[in-house]
Amino acid sequence: MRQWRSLLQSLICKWKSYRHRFVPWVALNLSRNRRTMRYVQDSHCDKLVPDTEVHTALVKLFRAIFLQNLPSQNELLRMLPEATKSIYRPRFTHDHQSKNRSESHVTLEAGEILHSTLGFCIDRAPSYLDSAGIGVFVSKGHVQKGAVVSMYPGTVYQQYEPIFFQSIGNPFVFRCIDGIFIDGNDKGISKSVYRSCSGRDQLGPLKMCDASWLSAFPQNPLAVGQYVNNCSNERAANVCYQEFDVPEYFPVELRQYLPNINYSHDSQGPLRCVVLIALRDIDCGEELFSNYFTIVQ
Ligand SMILES: C[S@@+](CC[C@H](N)C(=O)[O-])C[C@H]1O[C@@H](n2cnc3c(N)ncnc32)[C@H](O)[C@@H]1O
Repeated sequence: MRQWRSLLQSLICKWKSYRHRFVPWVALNLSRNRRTMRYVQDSHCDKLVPDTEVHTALVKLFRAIFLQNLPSQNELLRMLPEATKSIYRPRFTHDHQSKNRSESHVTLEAGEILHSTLGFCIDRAPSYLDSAGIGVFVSKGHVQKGAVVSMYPGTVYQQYEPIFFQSIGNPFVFRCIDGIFIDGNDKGISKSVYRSCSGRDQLGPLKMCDASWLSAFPQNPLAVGQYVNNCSNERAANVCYQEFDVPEYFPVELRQYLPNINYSHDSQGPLRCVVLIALRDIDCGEELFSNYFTIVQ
């Protein structure tokens, strides 16, 4: 009896140490993929790049998207403090003058903005792996080691919040190191939940998240990380997941590009996002592969 109890305890302990779990994928493939597991000593040692670098990269990209959308941001701009307005004013004035002179306004695609700010584009396409469905590829430019390559979009559930029905047969439920879940499924009940939470938290023109990742054309081009496939013995991981808690000082006008929203309106603490970081330089044409199995020792 005692033996059974200790066996059960060690199994529970092992299961809890898996950091990222895509249920039921992990359960079915654990034994086949032992060589591709990622081991980390401690949950605090798991950040490849500091949060400040993630913050800088996101703000750089989101500001470029915001500037591109300036003509539709008038109402929001009016609500912002003078100091924030002044960041965008030169461009705003220029756009207005151009409009008055009836110059054509060249709108860049989200992918082009990503290329011009971070130096690469990513896109979804059929995976190189047989029967792995869709994957994510570098479609233009070059990714440098340590760069933020993608974001994992979806509804954020605290450990104690109900995700049972949303998770049935759902391969997009991502588990963070502290037990927070992110449901990145862009279909069915998961899609409805995200849309409803996103509408709930909007304050007039001030959107707290982006819901366009639910469509084929996300306005934040990084928000396709839920389609990154697991590495295999033949194809090593070239990206890894990293949690990023959005700080209070994150520019309020740029929150509209964050692809995550809390399930519960009164969740305490910062919003959890997950970014994918390049483990090495990645060239155009390469598919991104992450590691679904991380063991915290
Ligand atoms: C988070 S989704 C990734 C997106 C998925 N490829 C799609 O098209 O929807 C996880 C699912 O992708 C598939 N997958 C991921 N990595 C794979 C691999 N190395 N080999 C086969 N299938 C894989 C499995 O079906 C898994 O449940």
